[in-house]
Order: sequence, then structure tokens, then C-alpha cells
Amino acid sequence: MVKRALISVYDKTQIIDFSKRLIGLGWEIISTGGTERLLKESNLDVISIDEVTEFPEILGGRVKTLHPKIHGGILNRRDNENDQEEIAGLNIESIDMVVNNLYPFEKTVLNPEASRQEIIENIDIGGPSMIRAAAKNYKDVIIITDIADYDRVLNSLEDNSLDENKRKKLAAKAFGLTAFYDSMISEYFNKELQVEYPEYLIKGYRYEEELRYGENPHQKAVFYSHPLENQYQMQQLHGKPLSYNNYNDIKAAVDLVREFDKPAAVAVKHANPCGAAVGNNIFEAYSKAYETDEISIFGGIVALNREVDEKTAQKMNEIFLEIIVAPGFSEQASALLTQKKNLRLIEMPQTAEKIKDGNSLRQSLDGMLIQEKDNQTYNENQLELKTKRRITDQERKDLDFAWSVAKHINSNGIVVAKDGATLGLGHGEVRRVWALEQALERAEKDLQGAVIASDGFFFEDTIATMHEYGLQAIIQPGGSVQDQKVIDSADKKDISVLFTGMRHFKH
Ligand SMILES: NC(=O)c1ncn([C@@H]2O[C@H](COP(=O)(O)O)[C@@H](O)[C@H]2O)c1NC=O
Repeated sequence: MVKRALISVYDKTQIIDFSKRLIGLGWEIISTGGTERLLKESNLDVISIDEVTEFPEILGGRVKTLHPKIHGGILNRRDNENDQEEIAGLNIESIDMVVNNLYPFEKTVLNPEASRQEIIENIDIGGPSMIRAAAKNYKDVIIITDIADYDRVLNSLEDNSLDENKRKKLAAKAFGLTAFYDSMISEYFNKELQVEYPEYLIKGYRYEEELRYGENPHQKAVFYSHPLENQYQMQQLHGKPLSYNNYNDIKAAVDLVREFDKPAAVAVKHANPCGAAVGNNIFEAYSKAYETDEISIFGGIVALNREVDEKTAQKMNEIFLEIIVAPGFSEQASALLTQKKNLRLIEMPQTAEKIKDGNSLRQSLDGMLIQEKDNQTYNENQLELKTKRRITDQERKDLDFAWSVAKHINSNGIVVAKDGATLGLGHGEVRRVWALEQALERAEKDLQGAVIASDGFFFEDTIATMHEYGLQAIIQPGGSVQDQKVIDSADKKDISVLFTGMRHFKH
């Protein structure tokens, strides 16, 4: 029996060559409208889909291959007598290969000019149905959904090596594609309907690259990208490929730098900031962030919310940095920084923009935890000075700055800040007062006029330690049963305590 392939492709790249080789191997080709025309123009012998279905394409192409003659031809079990009798009686001929790629839903959805109608028309129905049918019957039918597989499959046909396992691999890829395709459609509908937490959470990711390793060299790792997300549009301008830890560190640095309107710089180590500052220009911001901790920044990841200029680049070049992320690099800055082989430069316009609303996802136990992004700082109406001592204007600015930084450090977190720069940071301590002690010990500088931010409420021990170091202003959410005790002891020690009414734990 002559083998028959049904070819119906939106993206017609390489389809002529593929079809020629397939015909050369003795196969017959059935094809749909546009694909058929193209192949016929190249003088290839093609059977029109209408000849098989004895039914015209209808509804402007919405129904072309959705027909029992097609699906029966694909789905019949070659080793099942009943199936064979049935299709013979109905004059259905087997289809042994399906070559298909789908209407470009992804591209259409991402096109801001596309109308809703165009988006809907780009939901392929017949394609996924054929793909799934062929993939289900992989024992007898070859399913090709990727242009990159054309040569591989032809080679295997030529040397007779397209065994069941290889066909199963093609089928697994095909089911992955249709699920991925439907995930985008479902996300699009839910977004339009503003359904935040749908009954089934379907998110499709596309394989991007293998990473050298995971958090540690003995762990394998890869990166998958989401087709419809564009919150972090990275373009790597220079340096080695990114590692697994690089991805996480970049996110940590960028999320923090996006808090600020003024020129800002953030240095990150192990996904926690080791220095952050705002300044009148990006050089000043970077210099101040650097001075927080001139040791830890070494080998760190730096994010900036303004273009990197030559002067800043010169200063950055004085030490070893792993990555610099910024909305841009001046020509001179780029020329200087690209001299360093081991430095990676990432351009990301979003470093200069606020984080958009939405959810963050984290895989946990056997599922996925979803929460709204921590996109708020505090509610102005709930901001309350609970103590008697007045806060100076500079302290108020620094409290705001420190509070924004505290949001981005692992809890329990404490930030010591002065003049728009961190002096010391205490992260991820199991006791808050330890985080405070760490931050103060690290500050190592003149603490006169410095302020403290605490991502969660604290007890009297924090006030006692502040007093010991001569610190006089702290910002915190409040909300503890011991709040009054804290306020009383702060008043006794002439310390100002500003309540935000909003907590910022980060785990
Ligand atoms: N409706 C159908 O029966 C149908 N069958 C195949 N398609 C799609 O039509 C495209 C190919 O069309 P053409 O050969 O006319 O250029 C492919 O992307 C294929 O997935 C269909 N189109 C959409 O659902």
C-alpha cells in the first residue's frame, strides 16, 4: 500500500523540499488550500483535501480537515480487524503521516494592532485536532509539528529507523505543542475576563536553553520562557551565558531598583541586596551603593535604573562585577565595560519602570503557590507616627528609602540607612534583633542621623539595641500585641517609631 501524508501547514518554510523528498520516497501527499497551491506551483503531485473528503472547505477555512474521512484515516488501528473492516466499508483510506503547524495565535496576540476578531480567527481548530489524532495513533502514524524535525524524519525514513520510540517522541512533542497552544488561548480569555484564579491553571513555557548547572554544579538546569510575559525584556549585550543563580539574582536586583523614581543602584549577592542607594545621578547612586559594603559587592550583580555613563562605568570597572543590568549603556560606557571578558551586560528597559500588577508564582510541595505581587509600599492614610519625638525631613526621606529596601530582603530583615543609601543590612535572620545586630555591625560607619526599617513588627529588644547605638528613628508595620510596650519604651528613649500598617515579609 502506498503511504499517504497529510500536509497542512501555516508556516510553509521548507515544505516544498520536504514534500519533494517524501514523494521521492514513494509517498502520496494530501494537502489543504494554501499548502496545496504552493506545492502544485512547484509542480508536485498533490491530492486536494476536497477530493478526499468530497466536501469543500467551508466557513472561510474554519472547517477543512474536520471530517471522518480524515480523522478515520488517521485514527484507525492498523492491527484491529474491526477498524479495518469499518474503514474499508466506508471507503476511508489510511493516512500515515500528518505534517502540521498551527495558525500563529501567539504572534497575533502579541501584536498590539491585532483586532479581537483576528485573534479569534487565529485559534486553529482543525490543526490541533489532526495533531492529537495522529499523536494518539503514533504506533501507526508519524506526526510532525516542527520544521526542525523535517530532515530528521526523512533521514530516518530513508534508513528505515523511524521506530516506535521515535514516533512516540514526536507524539509527546505534539501533545506538548497543542497543550502549550491551548494554554495561551486560555490565558488570553482569562485575561480578557479578568479571571484571576481560573479553575485550571494552564501556563505554557517554551524551552529556551540549557544552563551550565543549577544552584550548584551537581544540579542540572534549564530555562523555559513564557510566551506572553514581557515584564523583564532582557537583551544580553556582552559576556558568557547566564547561570541559574544569575537569573534569580538579576530578578532580585531589578525588582528592588524598580522601586525608585530617582537615579538608583542596587548590588545583590545570593539574591539579597548588599547595597542600595539613590542619588542625584547614576554615578552618585552607584558610588553610594558600592560604599555600603565594598567587600560583598565583589562578584555581585548590579542593577541601575538609568543609562550607565562613562564615569559610572569607569568606577564599576575598578572591581569585579558579574552582571550589570540597566535600561541602557552609553557608547563610551559600553566600550569600557566590554573590555571585561567575565562581565555580563544586560539591557532591560524595565529597570526604569515600576513593577506592574499581577501575580507571582512559586512551585511548592506538589503544587503552585500564587499570590499578588507585593507591589505596594504603604498606605499613606495608615502611616502614623506613634511616638513623641518629631521626625526630621531627612529622616523621613531615609525612612521611606529604607522601607523600600526592606521589602526586598529576606525576612526577618532590617535596613540601616542614611542620606539615601544603605549603611548596613541584616537579612534572613530567625530573630529580628539578630538582623538588627547584623545590620548595625555591618554598618561600621557614623550612625549619627541614620534610620532603621524593619519589614515586620518588633519588640522592646529592638528599641534597646537602637538606643545603645544612638539611633532615633525606625519604620515598621506595627500590629503586635506588644506595640504599646514598644511605643512606651521608644518614648522613654526619645526614639521615633513610624507605623506603616503594611508588612513586607519576603521568603
Ligand atoms: N479548520 C480546519 O479543518 C483546519 N484544518 C487545518 N487547518 C489549519 O490550516 C493551516 C493550513 O492551511 P492552508 O494549507 O490553507 O494554508 C494549518 O495551520 C492548519 O493547522 C485548519 N484550520 C483551522 O482550524
